[in-house]
Amino acid sequence: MDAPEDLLWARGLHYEHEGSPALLDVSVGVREGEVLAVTGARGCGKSTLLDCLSGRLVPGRGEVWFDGVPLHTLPAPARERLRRRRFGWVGDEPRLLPELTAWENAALPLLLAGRGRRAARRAAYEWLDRLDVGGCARSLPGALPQSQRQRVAVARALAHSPAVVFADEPTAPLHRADRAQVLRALTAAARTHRIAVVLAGHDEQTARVADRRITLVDGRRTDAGEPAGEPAGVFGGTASGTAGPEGRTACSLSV
Ligand SMILES: Nc1ncnc2c1ncn2[C@@H]1O[C@H](COP(=O)(O)OP(=O)(O)OP(=O)(O)O)[C@@H](O)[C@H]1O
Repeated sequence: MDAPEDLLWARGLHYEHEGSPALLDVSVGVREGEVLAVTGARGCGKSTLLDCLSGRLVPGRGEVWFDGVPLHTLPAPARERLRRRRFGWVGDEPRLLPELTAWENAALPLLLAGRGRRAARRAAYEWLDRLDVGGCARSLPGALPQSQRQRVAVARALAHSPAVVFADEPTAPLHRADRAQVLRALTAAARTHRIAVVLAGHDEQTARVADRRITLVDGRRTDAGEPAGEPAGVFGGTASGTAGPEGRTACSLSV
């Protein structure tokens, strides 16, 4: 099921929230630098899948491997360390620390990893610039509109050059006009730096910026590993049972 070149892969994931199943036998893999869209209707299990893949949750059954390391059996402290160093996270709200400026928020993962303040500041400023919020670097989050706070959160997810960024509906707090720009900035930055992105969303815009998509319905994969942009499952294609991560076709947009 997993391809040998996958940086992160999971096999046979099952997860229950308080006895109610959220993931049922889900297998998936993502390569270095690949943008994978996880699509499906509200409540289909997208967040639970990202949580399991990123080591935030441990699956009830199944395996998650990152760069040869079994996340599903790793003791919690080691898992946390690995997550901090190698993963970035963008949620559907910016969740910045209010007492830190935008650049300090973006630099936080680097500072926590022991990087010197000057180097951390330089990296944070570079990412804020790429996300068009360089001018807000010295502002406190409370002084910024939601759309700019979310860009700062994206910069924070990327500034420490993680191997994988998990983005769970990252455009949810943005206006329509801002959504495409933030998605493109996130995916372009990731492609340039060979950062894999696992991007959850329930709209077609999410799938369009990805190299590949998978679709969940009621916790199960219903796609056959379509290239991004090809409708499947809840988006009008045929539901054809559980599928593996095969069927990849690179179709990167020039962003
Ligand atoms: N903490 C929780 N406790 C109980 N049930 C939960 C919890 N989190 C999620 N669920 C349930 O698990 C299922 C999958 O939820 P999940 O959030 O993973 O889906 P989703 O596709 O990300 O939804 P959305 O698009 O609304 O974020 C849903 O039925 C949801 O109600």
